[in-house]
Amino acid sequence: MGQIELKGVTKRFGDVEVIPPLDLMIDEGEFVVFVGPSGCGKSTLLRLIAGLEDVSGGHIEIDGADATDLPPAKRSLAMVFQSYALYPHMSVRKNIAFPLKMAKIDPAVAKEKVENAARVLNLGDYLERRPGQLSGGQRQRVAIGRAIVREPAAFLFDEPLSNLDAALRVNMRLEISELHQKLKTTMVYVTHDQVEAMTMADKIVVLRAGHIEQVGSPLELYRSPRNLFVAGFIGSPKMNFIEGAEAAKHDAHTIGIRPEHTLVSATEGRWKGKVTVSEHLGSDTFLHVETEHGLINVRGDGEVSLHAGDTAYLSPDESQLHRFDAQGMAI
Ligand SMILES: Nc1ncnc2c1ncn2[C@@H]1O[C@H](COP(=O)(O)OP(=O)(O)OP(=O)(O)O)[C@@H](O)[C@H]1O
Repeated sequence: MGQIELKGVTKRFGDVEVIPPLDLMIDEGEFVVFVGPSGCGKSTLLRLIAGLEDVSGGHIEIDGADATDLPPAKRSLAMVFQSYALYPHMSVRKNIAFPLKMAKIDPAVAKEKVENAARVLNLGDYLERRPGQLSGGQRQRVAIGRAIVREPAAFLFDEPLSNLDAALRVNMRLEISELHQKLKTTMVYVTHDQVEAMTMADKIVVLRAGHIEQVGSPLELYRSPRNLFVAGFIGSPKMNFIEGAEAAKHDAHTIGIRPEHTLVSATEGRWKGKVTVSEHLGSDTFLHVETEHGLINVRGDGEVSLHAGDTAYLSPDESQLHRFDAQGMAI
């Protein structure tokens, strides 16, 4: 249950093609994250899978059956939005039970399903409260609970954490990952936050302008980005890129080196530069260093004692260099 396949799916809004023909396989039980910059078509793709938008061409198969023309309610998928869309006048219990009531499920069975979902989501103590008496994270869990009771073939999440503050986002991220481990149901998750993508996904789909730039596990994308776009998008802080003579030495148009793969020293190293910004976080130190090859971001350990204005020497770890041709493709 929960295998979703897109075959040559396209989407046009009027004359504008926002999704050119796209093929994608989402395997049963996988946690797949769509990631990419604003406007790249992540939400549109999710809405096409949900049936909230009609495809302009191609087919969508769910568990091997053509679902292209099925209405959303017939796709056995449950969508969780960033706005929780809870009923304010209903208790948590009634909110979670709502889809079961609509489906005219036997009340005793419904009660058990609601209580099971509440247990999985640690909402047991809040069942009689109303949404207004809950925190943002708890409301988000109620919205997920309402999806769980339907026992869908897959969950579809559209930026579910973007309304939460930073600390809560980290918590909910862990909770959704845990939920996936407990339920083992397919999850398709849209975010523009590559940290969410890296930490939650079995498989990341990097999108740009409706195209798939690369599909792979988080570490595949981190270690072997196919092109400059993916290299610059995955990883935080971003990979540094250097063009010109320094890149030509490596038989490349552009070389890339991640901040964590650059050794920093106050006394010696390959590239000399001046620290323009230093951030000492205790565990890590982030430096911006202006060099003859442009601004290079470096991530060192907590012992790095350089500050803005200091001279720094940088030495890239040669084994971690990425090389790209003039078209931006990895060599
Ligand atoms: N109903 C619509 N009519 C016309 N154009 C639309 C419609 N919905 C989306 N678009 C366009 O389709 C493109 C993809 O939008 P989409 O919302 O899927 O992007 P996204 O990657 O989810 O972006 P964000 O991260 O900003 O939410 C955008 O250029 C957007 O303007």
